[in-house]
Amino acid sequence: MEPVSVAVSAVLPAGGSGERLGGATPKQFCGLQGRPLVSYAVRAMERVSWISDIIVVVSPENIETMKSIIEKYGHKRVTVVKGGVTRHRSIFNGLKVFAENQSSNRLLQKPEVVIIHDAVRPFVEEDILLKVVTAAKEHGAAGAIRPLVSTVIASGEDGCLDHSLERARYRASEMPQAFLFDIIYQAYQQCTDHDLDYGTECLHLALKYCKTNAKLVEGTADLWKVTYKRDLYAAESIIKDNLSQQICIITDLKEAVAQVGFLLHESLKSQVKVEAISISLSKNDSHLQNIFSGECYNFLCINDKEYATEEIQQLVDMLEKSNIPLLYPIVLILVHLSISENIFFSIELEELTKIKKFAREVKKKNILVYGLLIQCKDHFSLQETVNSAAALTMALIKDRNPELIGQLLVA
Ligand SMILES: Nc1ccn([C@@H]2O[C@H](COP(=O)(O)OP(=O)(O)OP(=O)(O)O)[C@@H](O)[C@H]2O)c(=O)n1
Ligand SMILES: O=C(CO)[C@H](O)[C@H](O)COP(=O)(O)O
Repeated sequence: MEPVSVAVSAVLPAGGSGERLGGATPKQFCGLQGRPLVSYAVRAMERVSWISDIIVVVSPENIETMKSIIEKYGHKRVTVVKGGVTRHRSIFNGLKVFAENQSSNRLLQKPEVVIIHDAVRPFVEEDILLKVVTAAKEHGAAGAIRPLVSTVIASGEDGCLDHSLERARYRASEMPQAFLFDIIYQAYQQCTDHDLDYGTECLHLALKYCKTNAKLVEGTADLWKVTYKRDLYAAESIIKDNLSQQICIITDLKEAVAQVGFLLHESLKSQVKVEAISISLSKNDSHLQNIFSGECYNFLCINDKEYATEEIQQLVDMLEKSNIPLLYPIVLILVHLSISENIFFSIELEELTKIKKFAREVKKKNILVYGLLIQCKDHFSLQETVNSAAALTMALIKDRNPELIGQLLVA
């Protein structure tokens, strides 16, 4: 990605009450896979190295909540600012930390370009941020747009259709938006109370008060704003889908284990990217470390021991050190191999109890452990059983159901 040659900071308004979504918790603090929505937007900004300061604007009663989220998820470069009664007033407060000395916040270095992005739009990528920043540098203001889903119509006083707009000519204004700082700050300074209380469009303020015609940049579909309850469900599904794109299969070098690992790899690879490694975990394999630093949130550990406590504990320790489970729950499937007719029934109960206890313990570290038994009478039925194991694996990593941890599924 092109380096950014200007100083850029971001303001994330997160001071609303989420009336349209309903419920006691404002939507920006609702948990998605255990983590508040606002933390996803903060993370999206934080991983962009060229964004200096990230200002999160929250209502006065949520300042402590926001600070504890920053602490818990290790967010960096974030300043929390007190919001106002409307979105525009919150954004204005956020901008002020770059321009005015305030008793509650220290004055921060004024950026040349400022990004404004709703804290309830969690899937913003570096690519679109770069596009709006580059366009803002050239045009003074820029914002992401999307095609309209429905036609916009106006009703008359009698409640009947007055006129309708030609859909193809209009666009939905989304976020992120970016501005030369001086332009948007001057615009806010000139705003009337009516603008601040009823306005919904920052690009419009730049046009109205600074004669700046924003450049409009086509955005991706997942820039939409979480507004209604169904949007929370959609966001959670997108997160789960992103998390289930890759799996790492860990086997030891024993022949039977490696064979099942290979067959599982073959069976899974049409649905998901598979990394397969044969290792002794105690060697702290560097390949595994690379996988941790990549974007893998699912691990399948195949073993033919009754319960490979030490190996699994090592893997958990390594995962914990990697910091991945801080931001997303990890799925760890312990596959137990039994290629004989009798063993299953003799180990079942003991195995179940151990896995359950272990799963409960590591859930505190945001690691979801499931057991999967591949039981096979003979080598002829192995392929069929492996296919069933692959299907169960996919269901577990897609669903990431915390209630099912510690259960031993039988392929
Ligand atoms: N006084 C306000 C109102 C809104 N926002 C923020 O502006 C963004 C977009 O606004 P919207 O979706 O309207 O959020 P809410 O106002 O919370 O929702 P609702 O209108 O349903 O109450 C959200 O991140 C919201 O927290 C803000 O910072 N300060
Ligand atoms: O999409 C936007 C364009 O600036 C804003 O996020 C939107 O207008 C906010 O409005 P509301 O707070 O009423 O949802």
